[in-house]
Amino acid sequence: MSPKVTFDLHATDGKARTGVISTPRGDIRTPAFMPVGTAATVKAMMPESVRSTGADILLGNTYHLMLRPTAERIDRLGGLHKFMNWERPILTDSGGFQVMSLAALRKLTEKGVTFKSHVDGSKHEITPERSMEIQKLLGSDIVMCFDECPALPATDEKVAESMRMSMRWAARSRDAFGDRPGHALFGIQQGGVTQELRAESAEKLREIEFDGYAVGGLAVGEGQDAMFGVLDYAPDMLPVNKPRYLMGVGKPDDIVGAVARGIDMMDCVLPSRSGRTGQAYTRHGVVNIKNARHIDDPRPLDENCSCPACRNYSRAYLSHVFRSNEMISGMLLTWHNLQYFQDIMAGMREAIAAGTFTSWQADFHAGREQGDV
Ligand SMILES: CNc1nc2cc(C(N)=O)ccc2[nH]1
Ligand SMILES: [Zn+2]
Repeated sequence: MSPKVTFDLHATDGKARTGVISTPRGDIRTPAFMPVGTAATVKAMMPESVRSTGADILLGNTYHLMLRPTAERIDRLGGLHKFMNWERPILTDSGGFQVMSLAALRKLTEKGVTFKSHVDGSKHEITPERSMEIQKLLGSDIVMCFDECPALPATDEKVAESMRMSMRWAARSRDAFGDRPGHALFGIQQGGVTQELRAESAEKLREIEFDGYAVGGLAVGEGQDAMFGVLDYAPDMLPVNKPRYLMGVGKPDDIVGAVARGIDMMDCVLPSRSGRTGQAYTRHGVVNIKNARHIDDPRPLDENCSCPACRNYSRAYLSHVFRSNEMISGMLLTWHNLQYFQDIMAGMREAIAAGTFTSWQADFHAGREQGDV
């Protein structure tokens, strides 16, 4: 643990990096995957179970928590860590992405966004200053700048206009965040899939200076080829000695490809959301447990997995409880998926440290060629 937030790079293999982000609440081994704890819970999981999968840090959603139970109530109750019984690091997003995708009657101006809550229709406003205030009330360790992630498709001028406003909001976020030892503020690079705009955004963020840098504006429907095309150059535009966080990514092969291109941190709802819909990610591909082929199958999901679902239950059982809409179905498949995602991260950290990341990637891709297993 460290009184400040620091980032130490331990090894690189090609563009891939492994290291540690040290914070007062604990260390984050990178490359790191952050389970998403939207409404102060990683759905269907106890915090200690999330920790048992190897997660060092969780993500909390500012948009959801500001609406319910409100940041002020969480602050009065001792902050988000105490509230949700997770004492390790938490990164909170700024609310910018979700207000644009979830809220009703949104009005976006230079000042910020006014909107009506999707929960009860109440009126709210998020600005860079209000986002910093909310994230401070929540007590999160890593705070994200308030930005706009333009929906695709978007013209180059719309992407440029949006990015430049996000850079002005980044400066306002920096000013409002102030000086908070032990807490970090991350800037977010925008610019769509246009290299010149990405470079302009990175330059502006470097001028303002942040504790870490996110690659935003991706995983919004552009597809893996276009995303990797951006990641072939965008991370290199960011300071080499600071964490690089790719927001909202992704499937296992997205994650591996992002780490191979220099990304250190990622978050995605996929392992938990797909667990609730009967999809299990394994070393050999995706298991759709609702498929009839699993009804009498006595084997575990993945014989190499250490999670409770794989140690104690058969596919036949998982098929039964999914079909019966039993709560244990979402619990077991979520636990398995989170464990598998963390096993991928641990495998990459070890391979990068050993200089064997290229062969690790070959094994990873070979193992998954079977598709639906
Ligand atoms: C799920 N995809 C995704 N893309 C994202 C982009 C941002 C962003 N701020 O550009 C934030 C969250 C995101 N989630
Ligand atoms: Zn498992």
